[in-house]
Amino acid sequence: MERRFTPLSMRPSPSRRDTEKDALEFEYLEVCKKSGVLNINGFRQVIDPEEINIMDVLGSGSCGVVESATIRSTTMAVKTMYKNNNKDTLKRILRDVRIMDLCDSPFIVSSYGYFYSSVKICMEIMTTCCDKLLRRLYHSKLDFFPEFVAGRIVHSAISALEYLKEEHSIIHRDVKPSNILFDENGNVKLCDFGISGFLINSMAHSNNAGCPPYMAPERLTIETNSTYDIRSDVWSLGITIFQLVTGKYPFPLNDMEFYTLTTIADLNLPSPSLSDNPSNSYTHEFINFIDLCLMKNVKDRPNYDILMQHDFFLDYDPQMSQRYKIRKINDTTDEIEEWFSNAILNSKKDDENCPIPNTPCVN
Ligand SMILES: Nc1ncnc2c1ncn2[C@@H]1O[C@H](COP(=O)(O)OP(=O)(O)OP(=O)(O)O)[C@@H](O)[C@H]1O
Repeated sequence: MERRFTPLSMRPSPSRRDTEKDALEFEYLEVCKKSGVLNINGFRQVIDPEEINIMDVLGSGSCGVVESATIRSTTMAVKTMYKNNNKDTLKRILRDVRIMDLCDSPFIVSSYGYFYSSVKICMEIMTTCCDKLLRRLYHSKLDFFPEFVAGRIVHSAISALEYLKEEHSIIHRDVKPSNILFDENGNVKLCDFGISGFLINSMAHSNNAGCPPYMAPERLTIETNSTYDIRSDVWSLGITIFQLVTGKYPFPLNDMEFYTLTTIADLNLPSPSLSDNPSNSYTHEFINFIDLCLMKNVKDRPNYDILMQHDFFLDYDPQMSQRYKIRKINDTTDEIEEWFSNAILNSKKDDENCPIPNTPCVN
């Protein structure tokens, strides 16, 4: 029997599931093309996974473990993800691999390449994350992150998030202390793109999981949790910085996560403010910057363009040489680098996995 031709516009439109499956297949094919080729010292080299010499565990998260390793004499951080047949796990792996490969920013942890079949991503090695350093400071009874270090973190994180949005239409969705890393020179970088999403008309259109205690009110509210924008990452950064400088998460935490999340989502309850902190010695600019990030109503919360014009951001922008607040110690070292190395030197590595009371345990 002759097959009748159906014009494209009259064909039943593909179901959402088909579209998602196609997108996943496309991502998979793109990823496979570059698997096993690492960019080391500017040369693309085909590497056998057997050449990875694992040294030490750097950390672990819900999806895998990160270890230091050498490959052809270069030291790297190698993240090995737990692979299973779950579609969401596959999605997370593909996202992390593809976005790291796409990005080229001094504020984002760079990638050497990856091995898709053994699910390993090879990254630039950093010293540790802000979450682990905070635990070390707490248990060693040292001061928490000072305002000038918060200034460096704010400048780097906003620069990274703005780059992701402007250059690649990507929203991170998982900004929290364990995803902000620093190196021995005091550089601060963002990592972990497993649940990042692509923006359509500047909006995110799915509610992929994130870390609920750091999620903005609009992401915790059913009516708004499937369309939100980059301002939800601004909220997460505000909570992160609040926690790093005060040593504790700003909402009450107990066994019932539900109560914490309800407190965050309720627009009638006030937002936390650094001005309420008893040991408040922060500048007016810093308090105001964090107050703006923690505006509960998303309509009142500024976007990156506005935050990048804020006095607090400009004070920590190295390009603003007249007002840049970070002092040089000598020709090669500044006070940020000095603070990070003293913090590591004077605290114990063993403490980095011991939780802090009233602070989310994220890994
Ligand atoms: N490039 C790196 N250099 C040094 N340490 C790293 C690097 N990447 C990650 N880490 C360490 O490994 C830890 C685990 O990272 P990972 O991205 O797997 O999980 P997470 O963000 O901590 O948790 P989750 O995946 O559950 O959100 C980080 O918290 C950090 O301490």
